[in-house]
Amino acid sequence: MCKVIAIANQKGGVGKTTTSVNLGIGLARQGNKVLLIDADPQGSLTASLGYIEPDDIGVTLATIMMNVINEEEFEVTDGILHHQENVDLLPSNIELSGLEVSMANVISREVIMKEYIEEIKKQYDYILIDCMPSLGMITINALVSADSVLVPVQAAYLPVKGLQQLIKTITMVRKRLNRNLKVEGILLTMVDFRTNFAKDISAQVRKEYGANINIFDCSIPVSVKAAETSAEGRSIFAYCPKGKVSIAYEELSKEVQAHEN
Ligand SMILES: Nc1ncnc2c1ncn2[C@@H]1O[C@H](COP(=O)(O)OP(=O)(O)OP(=O)(O)O)[C@@H](O)[C@H]1O
Repeated sequence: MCKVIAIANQKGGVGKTTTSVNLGIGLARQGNKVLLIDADPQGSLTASLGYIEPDDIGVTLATIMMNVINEEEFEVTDGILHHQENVDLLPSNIELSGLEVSMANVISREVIMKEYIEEIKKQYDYILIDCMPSLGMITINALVSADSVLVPVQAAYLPVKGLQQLIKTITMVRKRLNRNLKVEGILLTMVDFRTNFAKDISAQVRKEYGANINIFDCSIPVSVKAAETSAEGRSIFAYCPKGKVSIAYEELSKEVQAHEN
């Protein structure tokens, strides 16, 4: 059984891509077959895995979704790239923005990505979708395709307001489009454990949401190594295997798998 997890927060720069890469590779290191889907036209996930010019890639998520819309025949594995750390990637680039705009008049536009994922999921244990920082149609497609949503929250600003908007969208999707959608959990990222501010944010998130939503036990520390790894084309496990961020993402991978049990 494959589990599909959307990694979403409409706030930018909170660690969605970093979490997609390192949770994905963390799960692969623990014996799972993993597909990462870049659902952000910025192509940050694609670039983070070493494809530094996403706009030069021919077949992307946009191509696949266009094929579904036009009911064109295609191989379900078209466009999938293999990364040396044992994960697969369906890349994205700027074409996804154009697609999002042109979907306005498409019938059943919320379920286009799901139609594809239902086919490809037979080949994987986990599919992680790195969402863009907006709650537009591509993100809705990701939420409709997913079994659960993992929400990274940067522990450096007051996140309560932004989270309410996301939770509203999740509730709407659950009501109208995907009754089985769960919240995998809120993950605190870029936590500076030396400061009281980080502790305050953490306490605030737990107080505000902890009664209804899982807050992951592990949180991701702030670290220059984590910031550097985005430009390296590999995971934190390859770049800084003994560092605290590596240990945190290994813990997160275990926690996510424990949810299945
Ligand atoms: N634990 C960390 N410590 C320090 N820097 C980090 C950490 N995690 C991520 N970063 C850096 O913070 C920036 C934002 O991270 P990331 O790209 O993962 O966020 P995002 O939510 O995917 O952004 P966007 O909304 O633009 O897609 C990046 O430069 C990344 O390298």
